[in-house]
Amino acid sequence: MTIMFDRTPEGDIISDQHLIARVLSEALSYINYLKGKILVFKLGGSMLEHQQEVLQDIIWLHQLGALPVLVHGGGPYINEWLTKLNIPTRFLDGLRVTDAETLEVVRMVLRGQVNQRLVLMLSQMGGKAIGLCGTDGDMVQAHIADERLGYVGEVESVDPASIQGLLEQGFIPVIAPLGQGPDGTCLNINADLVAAHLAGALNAEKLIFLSNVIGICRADGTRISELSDAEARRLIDEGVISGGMIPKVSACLDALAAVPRVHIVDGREPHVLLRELCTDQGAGTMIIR
Ligand SMILES: Nc1ncnc2c1ncn2[C@@H]1O[C@H](COP(=O)(O)OP(=O)(O)O)[C@@H](O)[C@H]1O
Ligand SMILES: CC(=O)N[C@@H](CCC(=O)OP(=O)(O)O)C(=O)O
Repeated sequence: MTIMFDRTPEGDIISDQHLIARVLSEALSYINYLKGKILVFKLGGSMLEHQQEVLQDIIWLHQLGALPVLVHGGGPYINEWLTKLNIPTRFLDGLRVTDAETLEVVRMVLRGQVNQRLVLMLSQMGGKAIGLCGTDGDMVQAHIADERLGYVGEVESVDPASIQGLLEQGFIPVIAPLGQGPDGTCLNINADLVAAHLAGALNAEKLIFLSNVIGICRADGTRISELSDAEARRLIDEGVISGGMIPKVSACLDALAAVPRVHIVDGREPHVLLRELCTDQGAGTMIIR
């Protein structure tokens, strides 16, 4: 093996082997800490075309002893199908206005396509995954909170028993964001909100949102590395945080009551999860109280 040399800022000579040992020792302490910890990942529909590396990181984290739970979105895929079927698409503050016809498409795409595709990919990559949606095992109970949105659910409660059972059996649960209404109807719920409630119900160690942005950005496009509750509300009022980022930030703030660490990271970045969870340098935006 050829050994390369470099210098520290102080001018000391270091070799590749020293660097590898340094990286490994840093990573090993994080890996030790993550063993047995529940990590909830929300995979945004906007980053799903970059899912391969994210799923690889998730499988490695599972093999190293962490307990990953995946909640996925799929907004862009639902939009595509609605366009194909000539059904108009409309959002209010980042939430899809869902009539009966739209709900059928949402159910078909989220459960039938996106969820199944993720489970198959995880399985092909050597992971042991099970796909389910919020209506399975009476997991997510919801009600309609805003009549203008139609069949859109606001989460009332989450029963984490089925997910805990799957984790104990060594599975990676993959969850589509649908919930059960009071009269047994199916409701469309934004995946950010399902992820936040589930992370709380599971007492997760971390909740990480993977999206298609470098984090939450200021009006000038630069990344905010830490964002507090008050600052987030101000940025929403000023319109700097808009569209799909509104439910994400609201979900982060809700989750903070129960989950110690909530992050938004760029799912398009190679191995962003290993960097976020196993090195000293965090990526994206961390939400704080
Ligand atoms: N202040 C902001 N910082 C970053 N992204 C923002 C901001 N305000 C609005 N957005 C938009 O939010 C989008 C992410 O939300 P969304 O499209 O729902 O993603 P996902 O499918 O990952 O949930 C970004 O692609 C961006 O266009
Ligand atoms: C009520 C509501 O907005 N539901 C979302 C559910 C999917 C989702 O959340 O997808 P992303 O994570 O890709 O945004 C929708 O219909 O698009």
